[in-house]
Amino acid sequence: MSAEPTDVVTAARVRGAVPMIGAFVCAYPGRSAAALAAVFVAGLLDGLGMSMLLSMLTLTTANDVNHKPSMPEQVATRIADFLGLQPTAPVMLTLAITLIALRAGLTLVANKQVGYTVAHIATDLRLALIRAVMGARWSHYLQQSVGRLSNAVATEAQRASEAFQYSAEMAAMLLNSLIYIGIALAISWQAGVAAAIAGGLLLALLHTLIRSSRRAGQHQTRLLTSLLSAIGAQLVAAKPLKAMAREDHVDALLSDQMRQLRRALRRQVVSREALGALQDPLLAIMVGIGFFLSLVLLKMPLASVLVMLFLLARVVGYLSKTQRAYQQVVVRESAYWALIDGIDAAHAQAEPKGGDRMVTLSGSIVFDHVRFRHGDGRLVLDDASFVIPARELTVIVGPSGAGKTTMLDLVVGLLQPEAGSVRVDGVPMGELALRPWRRQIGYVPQDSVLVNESIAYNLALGDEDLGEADLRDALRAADALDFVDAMPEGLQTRVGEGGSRLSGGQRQRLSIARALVHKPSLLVLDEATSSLDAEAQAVVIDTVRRLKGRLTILAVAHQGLLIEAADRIYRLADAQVGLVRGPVGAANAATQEHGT
Ligand SMILES: Nc1ncnc2c1ncn2[C@@H]1O[C@H](COP(=O)(O)OP(=O)(O)OP(=O)(O)O)[C@@H](O)[C@H]1O
Repeated sequence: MSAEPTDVVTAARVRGAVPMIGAFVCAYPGRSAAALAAVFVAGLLDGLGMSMLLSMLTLTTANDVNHKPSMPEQVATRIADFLGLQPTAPVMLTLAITLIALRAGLTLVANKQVGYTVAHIATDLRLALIRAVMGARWSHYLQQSVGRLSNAVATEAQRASEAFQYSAEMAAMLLNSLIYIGIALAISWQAGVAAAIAGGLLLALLHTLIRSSRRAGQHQTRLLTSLLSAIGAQLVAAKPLKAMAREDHVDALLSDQMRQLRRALRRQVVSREALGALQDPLLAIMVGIGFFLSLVLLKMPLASVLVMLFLLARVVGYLSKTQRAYQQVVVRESAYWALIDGIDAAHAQAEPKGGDRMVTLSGSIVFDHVRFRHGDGRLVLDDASFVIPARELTVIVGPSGAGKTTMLDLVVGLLQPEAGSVRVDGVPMGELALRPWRRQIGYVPQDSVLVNESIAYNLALGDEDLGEADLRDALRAADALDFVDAMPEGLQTRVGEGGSRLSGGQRQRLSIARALVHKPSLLVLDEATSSLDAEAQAVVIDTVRRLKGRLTILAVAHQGLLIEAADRIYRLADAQVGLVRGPVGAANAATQEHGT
């Protein structure tokens, strides 16, 4: 019964509560149909049960022998006949109670289906967003705010799934009101029409409050997005803010948005309470008018008037509940569409699938007349051609901001050149099977990012094929085994938020171990040894030297032992790449493509 995560987001594109509900139903047709069927039958049972109670009223009060039994009375009598029972008041009462109890059971079944579906919707929306964002181009990911994404995953997905719950409630209440309109029509068409008109009037009179709720909901969604983006950004920079006593500025920045959010939430509460508060007196006025018209002006018998007014109150009561549920749907509708927008935007920026050609990096990586710039910024590479031979240590040097990290991102395939090509073993990046290529890469970023989990988790990143021996080998190679063994829980020690319980050098060494644990064919080091002391640097460089013949190493470095160990060094400056050390002509990729 579970839908694919994307089902719940692909079914509808026209905005509004109805298309949203349509998308939910299309994603979960089985559950929705089961819930609706249960609600419908429950409504019928309720109607029948109530009809029996009503028939008791006329059975016990109608002395007229010519009394013409109403349709519910006839149904009630037939059911009693079918069961071989006399249609007496106690029998009718027992039947009514049984039917109403059955109705409670069926309502439970419906609610269970709805509850499960709500949980599925929230999970599926979360998964769909995360998959879309993770599958998008790197440049798209960089534009996202962590706070905005966490808000979407936590709050928006939850609110969107609650919209389904209220939609189901709305459908149940609407079905019940339709059933009671049917019963009213069966008793007397005047009663049915009066109930329908009264209900319609109530819905129309209070519709303004629905519009106001929708606006407040949209405001809430917008404010939560910007507020949580801002909070996320500030929390990431908490240390310098606190160290320089600038936390008051965060407070000032956020409190204005908090105030606006409070206002939006207050407006929602006012609309919700106003709807509830106005529905009841309007219902009472309608019943009063009905009483006056039927009893005083039309001089109808009291029993019939009571039955009619009971039905009127039921129809209008159910329609009021329908409207209240709809109000809750529209309050949450904007959260669903905000999520859909996020998913759509990520899909529109989906990373090119790449080709299906596999490589082992036995020859070289070649930059062939590559031109690249970020967005419409300045050129980072202009007609750059050079070779990174397999199984050698190539080091890139150059001034800060020259584009060294950008060059690494082109090798990994996170960025694509606007002209020229990057080739691996002669295969252009666009034709490479991108994921298998990346799975051969061990990547150590400039800022080693660790997640607040155990050391073992940070090394293996969920790869269950890696055993403890693999982890220890990688730690040893990165000169990290001693300090990990000295920790109270060894590999199971938690590293704190962003690795905050470790020193900068320790974080870096774990990051190197993480890159090595998968036994990559290309090791990419972006200033990976810069925060290590000379001793630790020497151990890591030793490892790098030992690895040199076995795998390709591409490193960005400013100074130190890595440069000394390099087989060739390129300098990147002013969008041009020049050879500093290495065989003459190595920078000319067009004429020299190793091993291809
Ligand atoms: N996502 C991005 N969007 C726009 N511009 C970017 C982006 N990433 C980097 N840049 C710009 O591209 C240029 C090269 O950045 P890059 O990080 O590659 O330099 P770098 O040589 O690695 O610098 P450093 O040695 O300081 O780490 C810089 O001017 C930078 O501002």
